[in-house]
Amino acid sequence: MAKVYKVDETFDHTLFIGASCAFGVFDGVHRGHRFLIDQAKRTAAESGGKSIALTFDIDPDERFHADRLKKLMTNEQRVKALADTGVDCVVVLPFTPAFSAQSPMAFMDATFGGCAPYAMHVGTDFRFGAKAAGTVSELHEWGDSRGTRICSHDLESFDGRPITATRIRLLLGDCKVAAAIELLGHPYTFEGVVQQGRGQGNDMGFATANLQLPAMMQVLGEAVYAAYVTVDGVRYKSAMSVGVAPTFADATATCEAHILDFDGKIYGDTIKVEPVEFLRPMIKFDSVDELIATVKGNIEWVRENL
Ligand SMILES: Cc1cc2nc3c(=O)[nH]c(=O)nc-3n(C[C@H](O)[C@H](O)[C@H](O)COP(=O)(O)O)c2cc1C
Ligand SMILES: Nc1ncnc2c1ncn2[C@@H]1O[C@H](COP(=O)(O)OP(=O)(O)OP(=O)(O)O)[C@@H](O)[C@H]1O
Repeated sequence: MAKVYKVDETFDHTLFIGASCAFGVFDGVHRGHRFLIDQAKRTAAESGGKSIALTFDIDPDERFHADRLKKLMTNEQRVKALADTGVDCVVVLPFTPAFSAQSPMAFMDATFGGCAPYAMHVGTDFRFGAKAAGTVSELHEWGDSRGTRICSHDLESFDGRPITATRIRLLLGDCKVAAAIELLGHPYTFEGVVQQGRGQGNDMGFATANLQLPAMMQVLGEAVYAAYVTVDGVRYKSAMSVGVAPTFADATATCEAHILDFDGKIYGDTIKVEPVEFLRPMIKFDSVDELIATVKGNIEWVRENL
């Protein structure tokens, strides 16, 4: 695993000298991001320098549009996923208002603290500096003046369209979880703390772990899914609903997972959810019996097919 550096007053910018960096937010660490990181690894191997994934501590959109931002990963998950890509280092810049308000050229100088890297890899849509005004052509000007080789890459595509975090979020919002996983190139997962539910699931014959996800992490569209749930390092099959149960006026959980062949007490525990397949839309049932029969059918499908 890569070494992770947070850029604070103790950070030594000479780490960048001779290095090849891939620069961006990298929410999802999807196939396009991995391609860019592989390019940084390639030029690092050629030059004998380090490969670095250079990113921010928070998603910049979290500062500017927090109310409407949806995220594929928490910031912690994102940094960890970057560290697992095989780069030598992950460098995490603090995205403060003062830092982000700098002109594009000053922003780049501040990023590298006078220690411009050997190479920098970005996608052709890369923007930087105040109001995201800096473009790739300005980045080339900056690189020419500081001795950094700027490599701007066409975006990796799938089905004729670029793979972007935005595209993957839209697929998930549309319940197209299998298509989203294909573009991510790895499982889609989120974590939540198990809350006390209304306590009715048990009586209905299917206990559920209830999660209350923060709005930013509610990316997946309302529906019923086949999923895996990991509790204490053990991965179980699960049938889960996303969205507040419309059949019950007093329901509040935003995600409920029935974990197959599990009966532990896990209130307060953090569990990892990995949706894999869309099963059906959420239904406002006219009767509880209908709900029970349908959910039990979903659970059996998961048992047989996952
Ligand atoms: C696989 C699965 C599918 C579900 N589908 C629906 C649904 O279509 N409509 C609905 O109102 N609730 C649905 N639910 C939520 C249940 O109504 C809820 O789990 C049950 O009422 C127990 O709630 P409690 O844990 O708060 O007691 C589903 C739950 C699971 C696990
Ligand atoms: N499909 C891709 N192929 C190659 N590089 C990419 C691809 N998508 C993004 N990049 C580059 O990866 C870096 C990180 O990009 P960024 O975090 O903005 O990703 P994104 O997937 O485009 O996200 P969003 O959809 O939220 O804008 C940037 O340099 C960007 O240009």
